[in-house]
Amino acid sequence: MKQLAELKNINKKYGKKKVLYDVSLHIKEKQVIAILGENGSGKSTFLRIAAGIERPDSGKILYAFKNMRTGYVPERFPKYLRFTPDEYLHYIGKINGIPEAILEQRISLLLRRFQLDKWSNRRINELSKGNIQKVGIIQAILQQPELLILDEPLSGLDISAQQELLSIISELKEQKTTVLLTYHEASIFEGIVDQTYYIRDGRLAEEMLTEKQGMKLIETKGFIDSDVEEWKEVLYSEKREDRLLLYVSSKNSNQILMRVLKSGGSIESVNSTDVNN
Ligand SMILES: Nc1ncnc2c1ncn2[C@@H]1O[C@H](COP(=O)(O)OP(=O)(O)OP(=O)(O)O)[C@@H](O)[C@H]1O
Repeated sequence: MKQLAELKNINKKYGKKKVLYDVSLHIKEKQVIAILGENGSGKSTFLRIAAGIERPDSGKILYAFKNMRTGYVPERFPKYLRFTPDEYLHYIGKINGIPEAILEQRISLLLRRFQLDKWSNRRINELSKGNIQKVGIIQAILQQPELLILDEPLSGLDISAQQELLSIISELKEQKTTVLLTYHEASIFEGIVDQTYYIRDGRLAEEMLTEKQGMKLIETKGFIDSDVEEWKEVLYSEKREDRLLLYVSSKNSNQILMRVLKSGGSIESVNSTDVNN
């Protein structure tokens, strides 16, 4: 697997407060990497540095090639923008040199996927928090980045937008994009994350990666595929009221999530589990 970027011995402090101590991370292509940690642990700082938006006090960021396309969604996307989503996305696309015809196509597809098309001619500063967040996500994926950095992207998104984002991330990953993201509560991302790192006391715990060995419990709803018993990746399934619970090996959970979404089902939750308990 090729390396896409490397953060080497990053240190960062604000005033006297040291936030990151000598943090290093190898970022390989086609990976989904979660950076987790408590409030104030330095996740957003780390992501801003990885995105090249903030400079570390010392340390280096090495990218595998020049002019790497990097998409970044901040924790809070600016809400004071007086543009409409349509104007703003065209503007961002032009800055990034996307040809007009392709840009037009991508913007209308993404607006539709996030059910934002009906808001596309309202000013961003008049939109709801979740719809503003969607504009933030679309501007970051518009240029089909090689590195996509998402700081708590689920915040404010309804379940259908969360699922759309999940399926877009899976598609981007197939096209070689690496995704670096952070989230708080157990999230629907758990099924597609390849590696999990924790920031504690300013240090990145490199050892704590989630190798895809365990089991995942995927809770689905509105799922109409009756052949689920025959899916070889599903180890066990159980009906509970309007839900269908699928137990799958973690390494197959990404495929299953996609298959459920493509079959018109929705994903209510994804959790790690240990069937031996
Ligand atoms: N621009 C800044 N100026 C001063 N202090 C800052 C700045 N940005 C972050 N900090 C401080 O650095 C520490 C880490 O903040 P950061 O936002 O990176 O944490 P986080 O893990 O993303 O938190 P949360 O989960 O609450 O979003 C905090 O103590 C914060 O107050």
